[in-house]
Amino acid sequence: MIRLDGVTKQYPDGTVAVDDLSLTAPDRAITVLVGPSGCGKTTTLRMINRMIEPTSGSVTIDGQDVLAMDAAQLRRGIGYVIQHGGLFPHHTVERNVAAVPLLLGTAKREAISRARELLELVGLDPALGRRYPSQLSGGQQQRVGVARALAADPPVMLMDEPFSAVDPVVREQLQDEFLRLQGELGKTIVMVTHDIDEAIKLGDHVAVLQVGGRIAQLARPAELLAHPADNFVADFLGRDRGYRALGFDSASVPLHDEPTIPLGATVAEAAARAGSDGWVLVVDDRRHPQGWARPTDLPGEGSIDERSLALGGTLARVGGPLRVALDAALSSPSRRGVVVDGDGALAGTCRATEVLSVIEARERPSDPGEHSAHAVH
Ligand SMILES: Nc1ncnc2c1ncn2[C@@H]1O[C@H](COP(=O)(O)OP(=O)(O)OP(=O)(O)O)[C@@H](O)[C@H]1O
Repeated sequence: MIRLDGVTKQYPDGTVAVDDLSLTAPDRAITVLVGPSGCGKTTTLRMINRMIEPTSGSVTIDGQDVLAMDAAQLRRGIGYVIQHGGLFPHHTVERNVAAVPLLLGTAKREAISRARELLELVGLDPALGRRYPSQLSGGQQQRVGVARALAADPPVMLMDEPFSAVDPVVREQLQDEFLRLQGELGKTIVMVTHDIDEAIKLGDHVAVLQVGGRIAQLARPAELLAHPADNFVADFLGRDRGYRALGFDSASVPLHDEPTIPLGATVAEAAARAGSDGWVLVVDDRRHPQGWARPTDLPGEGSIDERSLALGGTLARVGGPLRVALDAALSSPSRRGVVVDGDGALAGTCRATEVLSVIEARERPSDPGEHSAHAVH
């Protein structure tokens, strides 16, 4: 557990970057510091590994006062990831990843072989290890940065805008893989970002800071969205708060049996199975949804192949977030949201109005919940 107690940082020019800040980052969880530019996020993070010394207050890790520890040793025991990966340009990628273990005296062969394993762990081809950082894409460099921070297997990781230097699609991939990795590794992480969506996606706990380095609110993401402490937090959270909160609200929704046809069926067979709106769901031989077809749009004598499919909607999972279920219905060409089980096979379809009924029933817990069709838990 990382604990900051009444921590203040005043820079020599008089700027108070962090003002009497107290914060606990629990073990094996991701605590995110988020806030507008200049609110003291980076300063706070760097006081944990003593790259910046607090003016007053205390910082402890597992009860040990970091100010009483040797700063270089402390830093080697804490993974640190920054924007762009912060790699040494004149060292190969694997040498970069092995940097801290080598410093700590690990034999070169062992350190390099571990570096290759780590590259794989963060989703990179170990063959990239022999390249130099400039020969990698931005997203690859950031993965290397994460691999390097993990190399000494530190229980604590500090991450400063680790995913911000890449485009939104790569960023999303990196975030998803990072969450998967954290699920396996369970590090104690403090992360800084200026992006509230990233904070909400990645944080177990989110501290919203305001300029001057004070905490406006510290809460779990769902709580933040549902009950922002004040106008500053509400403004910072931005639009669609109510809708985004549904992303954290998982529930079963009424499922309906959906007639399907296999890929390769004739258009005539598809027409016979289609609903009154003309749409029919196409599945493969494992009953994994492939998309929607409307036989009336297709030449009568043909068969259903991939080219016959309309762009499908998003998929929801049984018992998953209500936001995803609602989106599956709204984005489906037939307005019937496709819901799959844990293996990706069709479980049924859901309707937007029924998802909304579930939402309304949950918001009034005293009301008996309505259920039609078969609800799956
Ligand atoms: N070395 C320094 N000397 C004086 N003031 C500083 C110094 N470093 C940072 N500051 C000031 O301290 C405040 C907090 O800076 P910090 O970098 O911690 O903010 P931040 O929230 O990480 O910002 P950003 O999101 O823009 O990176 C800012 O007003 C900044 O100008």
